[in-house]
Amino acid sequence: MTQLTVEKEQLVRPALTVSGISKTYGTGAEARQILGDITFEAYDNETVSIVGPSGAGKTTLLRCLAGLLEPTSGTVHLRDQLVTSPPEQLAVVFQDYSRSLMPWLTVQANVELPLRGKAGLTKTERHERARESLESVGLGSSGKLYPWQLSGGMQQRVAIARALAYQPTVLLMDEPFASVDAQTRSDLEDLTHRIKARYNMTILLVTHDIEESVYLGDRVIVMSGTPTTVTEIVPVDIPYPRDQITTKSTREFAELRAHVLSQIRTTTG
Ligand SMILES: Nc1ncnc2c1ncn2[C@@H]1O[C@H](COP(=O)(O)OP(=O)(O)OP(=O)(O)O)[C@@H](O)[C@H]1O
Repeated sequence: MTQLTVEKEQLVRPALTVSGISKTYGTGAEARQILGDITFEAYDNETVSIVGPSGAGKTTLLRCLAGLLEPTSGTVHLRDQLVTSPPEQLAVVFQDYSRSLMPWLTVQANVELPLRGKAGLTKTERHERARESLESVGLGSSGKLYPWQLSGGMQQRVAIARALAYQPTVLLMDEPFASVDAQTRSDLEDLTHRIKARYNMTILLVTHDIEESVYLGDRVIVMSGTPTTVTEIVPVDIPYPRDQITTKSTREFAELRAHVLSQIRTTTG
């Protein structure tokens, strides 16, 4: 192998490498294996959607990836780093924005809060990062408000801004738009496209919504079975920029959506 090939391989090292993850809850007679043998990679500037039936273990998988839960076997690497606790270069956005924001802190202070744990950032830099990420989610003028003064969709934008301020290599999103109305959901999906383009990061998105998985994904991982394994990894070769009306009206989009749905149905009987 030439030196050049070695260097190229090092350059394209995945942002996230998941190797043979399994997870069993409980022990002895109470033991229940939820995740089978999950292996995949997620690359730079890629959105990977994860879909599967309810209870398949999508949140369990995300918690293992985030270093919040220890897998029973297998490993997760963020670049070269073995994940054993929440890594610095990873941020998570959960579904329940109302519980993730501190009601007694302003929007700006909520976004700045996790940055206090980040070494080497001055107070001014923290402030500037928070301001910039609020700006990028369209809340540049809402920094002085409190979360309870905002709509649900705006609160979820604050939660997204807080994750962005961290400038993560990998952003994990667990059903992030499940608690907002349909119009807000579309707006937040388009925001996700924009922030991915702007911050050049890897996004892993767990969703129940098959249409959303295709619209946002560069690849869709379909999980199912008991214990759950990866049934198929579906490439989404739909060009950018994607648009709620035009993209979703294409035959390509309809075919991909139908394919993902059929994969979930086939494997759940
Ligand atoms: N801490 C735990 N201890 C024991 N069992 C658990 C624990 N957390 C989750 N489970 C079980 O693991 C299974 C998978 O749960 P998980 O929340 O990961 O699935 P999911 O695919 O995210 O579900 P949903 O789509 O409904 O949100 C469920 O049967 C759940 O009851």
